[in-house]
Amino acid sequence: MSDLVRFDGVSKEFADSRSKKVTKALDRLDLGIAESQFVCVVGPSGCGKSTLLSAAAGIEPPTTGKVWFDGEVVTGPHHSRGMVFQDGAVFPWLTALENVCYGPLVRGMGKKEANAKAREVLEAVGLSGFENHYPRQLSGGMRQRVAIARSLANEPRLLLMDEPFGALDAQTRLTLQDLLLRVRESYRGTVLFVTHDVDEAILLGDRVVVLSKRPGRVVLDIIVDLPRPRTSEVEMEETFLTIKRRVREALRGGVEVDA
Ligand SMILES: Nc1ncnc2c1ncn2[C@@H]1O[C@H](COP(=O)(O)OP(=O)(O)OP(=O)(O)O)[C@@H](O)[C@H]1O
Repeated sequence: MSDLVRFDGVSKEFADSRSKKVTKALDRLDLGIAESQFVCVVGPSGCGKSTLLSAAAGIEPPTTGKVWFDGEVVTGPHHSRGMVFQDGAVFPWLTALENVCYGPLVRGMGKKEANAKAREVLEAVGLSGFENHYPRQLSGGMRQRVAIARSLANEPRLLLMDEPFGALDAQTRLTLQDLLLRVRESYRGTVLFVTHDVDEAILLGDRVVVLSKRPGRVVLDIIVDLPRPRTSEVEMEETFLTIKRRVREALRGGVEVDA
């Protein structure tokens, strides 16, 4: 089966116009992701994980190499490739429902249909009853649910998630991991999920990709052979622990990691 997403020799350099310093974030990175796969990316701080997502989103074009999506080179953003950031980026002046309706309306869906879609997605993320709340009236975890719902409402073929639970307290994080596992049972799109948390990567992913320290290259690519539906109880299983050991070993090449 051909990959839905393919990073083909992707390098990315950022040049500082004042100091003339060049930072190489990614170095000839190759990675293929099959349709419907949930791939988690871990790696040392600053190794280029966000840059990888931005390249797939079409926000930051590679300096050399190409990102392919569904057989075409990515040249810019598109609603079929949705992004969820760490800080629950939602429009503060719109209610939860309006935030989630926004994408479908922009794409030309009728108001009634968009409303129904938004209500369905908000229910899936556990926010029924909060449709008319503004982001400031919601907790951090609830705002992040709105951000996830907003992306899901666009029915993206590829969902790019950049440490979506990184800013949440430990308990909320566990709740949202569980929520994402449940959402996963109905949303069968492809997911590229960046995290610092090795347990989270193995719990959620079909595959865990470990990047080296900057410039990021793939140092381990491992299948998570644990049946779904999953709950956090899989963290006790031998397969989980074996993968965790291997991921940690791979990470030891780079130091700054919260594993
Ligand atoms: N727009 C930019 N301009 C200049 N340098 C950048 C830019 N974006 C990223 N970088 C640099 O590229 C490197 C990789 O950054 P990136 O954010 O992709 O890493 P990361 O692995 O996501 O980091 P973290 O785990 O800390 O979030 C870093 O050194 C960063 O400072």
